[in-house]
Amino acid sequence: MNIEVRGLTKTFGPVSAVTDLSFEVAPGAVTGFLGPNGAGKTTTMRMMLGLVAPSSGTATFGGKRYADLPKPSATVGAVLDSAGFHPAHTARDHLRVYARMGRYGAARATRIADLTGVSAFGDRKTRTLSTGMRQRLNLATALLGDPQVLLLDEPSNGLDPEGIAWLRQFVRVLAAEGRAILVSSHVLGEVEHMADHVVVIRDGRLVTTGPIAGLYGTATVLIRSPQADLFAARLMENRIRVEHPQPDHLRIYGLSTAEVATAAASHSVTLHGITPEHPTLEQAFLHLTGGSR
Ligand SMILES: Nc1ncnc2c1ncn2[C@@H]1O[C@H](COP(=O)(O)OP(=O)(O)OP(=O)(O)O)[C@@H](O)[C@H]1O
Repeated sequence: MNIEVRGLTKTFGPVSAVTDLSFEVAPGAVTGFLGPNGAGKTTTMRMMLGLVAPSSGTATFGGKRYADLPKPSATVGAVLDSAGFHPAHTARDHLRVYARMGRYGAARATRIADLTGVSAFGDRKTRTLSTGMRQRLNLATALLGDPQVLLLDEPSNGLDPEGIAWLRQFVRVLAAEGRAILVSSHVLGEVEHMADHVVVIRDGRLVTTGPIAGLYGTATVLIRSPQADLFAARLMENRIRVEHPQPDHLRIYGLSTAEVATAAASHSVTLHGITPEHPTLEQAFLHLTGGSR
């Protein structure tokens, strides 16, 4: 089931939380929803779920708004900031209550508890659960109806490294089964090994969207040479872009290391060093989002 967000906008008094935001989330893949704190991720997800009324724009699931879906919780599962738990209930009670409300049956609750690791703390009262356990219980609750769409707001929050590795693998499997999954984070590293696509926002506006590999900046080659000026002149004659970061260094765009070495030889330029440069995904992300975290 395809998710379509079209022109979503939300203002809270003088605050523009989200402005004319459009993107799509495809089924069978994980889409990372990235942006620094306050960028508008939570507000967008709340609008998608009809929890906040948009100032304008729409969000649809297979062409229908959340409120118009025949059985919303069986179509869209969501984990937003910690939902309320009844403090006297155990984790297992909580799942059973929600299973009963959705008419999914007790067997389904047990199966989901096993799948999500909730069984390991099923007998503990919800008030005694750690943040990571609450995250798992929220995820389990969202999965009761076997939804085709999952919206997860910062699901790694409070998970230990083992929990994060588990979540990554679990979410990938859920996507591989054909679900459309949107996972928000303000830290790229959290979704880097989970997401196939990304939607990056800043100040409530779209910065970029596409395959995660497309976030990587252009690879360049850095050379050191006593004839850097001469080499730069020759390369520029051939319309190759160069930068002079230091007097005897050149950064060359659009050529592989082998092509740079061949060009140097053909112009009789002596090289003292040649280094391929690949910007990291994190650098590209920080650049896109204005360096804030
Ligand atoms: N109910 C509200 N009333 C007023 N302003 C709000 C409200 N909800 C959100 N905002 C503002 O809207 C902007 C976007 O907030 P939002 O929580 O959507 O960002 P976010 O990307 O989810 O951030 P974080 O990563 O910190 O959760 C912020 O400036 C926030 O202060």
